Amino acid sequence: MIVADQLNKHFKIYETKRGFVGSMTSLFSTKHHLVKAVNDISFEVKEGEFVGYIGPNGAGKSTTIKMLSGILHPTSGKIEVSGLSPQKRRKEVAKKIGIVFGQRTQLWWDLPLRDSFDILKEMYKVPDAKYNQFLKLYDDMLQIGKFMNTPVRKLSLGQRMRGDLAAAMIHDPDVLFLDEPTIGLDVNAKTSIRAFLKELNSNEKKTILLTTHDMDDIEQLCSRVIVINHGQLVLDGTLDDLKQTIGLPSVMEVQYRSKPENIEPLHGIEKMSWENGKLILLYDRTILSSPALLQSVTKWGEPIDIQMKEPEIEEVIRKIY
Ligand SMILES: Nc1ncnc2c1ncn2[C@@H]1O[C@H](COP(=O)(O)OP(=O)(O)OP(=O)(O)O)[C@@H](O)[C@H]1O
Repeated sequence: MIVADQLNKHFKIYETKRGFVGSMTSLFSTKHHLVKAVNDISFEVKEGEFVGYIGPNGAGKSTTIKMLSGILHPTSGKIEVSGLSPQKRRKEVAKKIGIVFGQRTQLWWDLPLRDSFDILKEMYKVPDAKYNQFLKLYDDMLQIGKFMNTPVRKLSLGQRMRGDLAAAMIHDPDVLFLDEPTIGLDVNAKTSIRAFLKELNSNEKKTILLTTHDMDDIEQLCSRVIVINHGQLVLDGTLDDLKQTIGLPSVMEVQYRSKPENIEPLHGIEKMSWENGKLILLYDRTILSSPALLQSVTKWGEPIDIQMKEPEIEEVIRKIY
């Protein structure tokens, strides 16, 4: 559905000097350095996948999305969306994709939301019957009916984002590119947007590529994650793959009836500590399996509570960056 093959985007940054004279001479300067915003990235996203495209600030996420959607031309490499090149067949590709940039609205700021939808309907030549069906469906899914007649500039961020998401769906695209659709939203707004995206993916079978800094978005929505850093692909796999690759230890917390006297050190245990009367064990599952550790833990004393935890996704991501 989406193919990026050895994709590169390099920006030439011309050096500017300070002051008026400096900026005038800079106009004729050829001194520049190259920013490799996207550096030899390849991946494929299959129909119906929900992929998280993550990385730290400046990693190259937005640049990739802009190239995939035909807004930017790659320096080199090949892109296909639904079998078409967004660069060569931009208009056809535009009909197949929906885009949302969380940082900036694509709606007409001073017009009521309804008018933005009407303009998009005409742009995409959506038939009346289909459009009315769309309005009904998206009012059910996103409750946009309540503020359809409000100018976009007067909408709350959560309402505006719901409007933007609905607008991206007017022409019923197969693929959605979402760049930070939950940025700045409160918990309730995030929850309703996540529920909407989940429904789009599972019921409407939309293929979704999502960039976000919110790891809850990733955990709740994405079956696969692609991690990029400094323009390069660092990892492509499931969240579990990500956790394993990073090699953060698993955690076992044990509460004993009384503190054991003899705790034998085991190969694979990275750290042992006591917190609030609980024994906290950090261990490497590739060396010491959870059942083997459980066996030892019950030999050391009489546990009254045992909890096992996987590393928090935030920690995993922090470690990658
Ligand atoms: N038009 C441009 N001209 C020059 N450099 C650019 C341009 N657009 C992006 N860059 C640079 O390319 C790199 C990648 O930027 P990009 O916006 O793709 O990162 P990002 O991963 O989306 O970051 P963030 O999470 O902060 O949105 C950055 O170093 C940025 O400064």
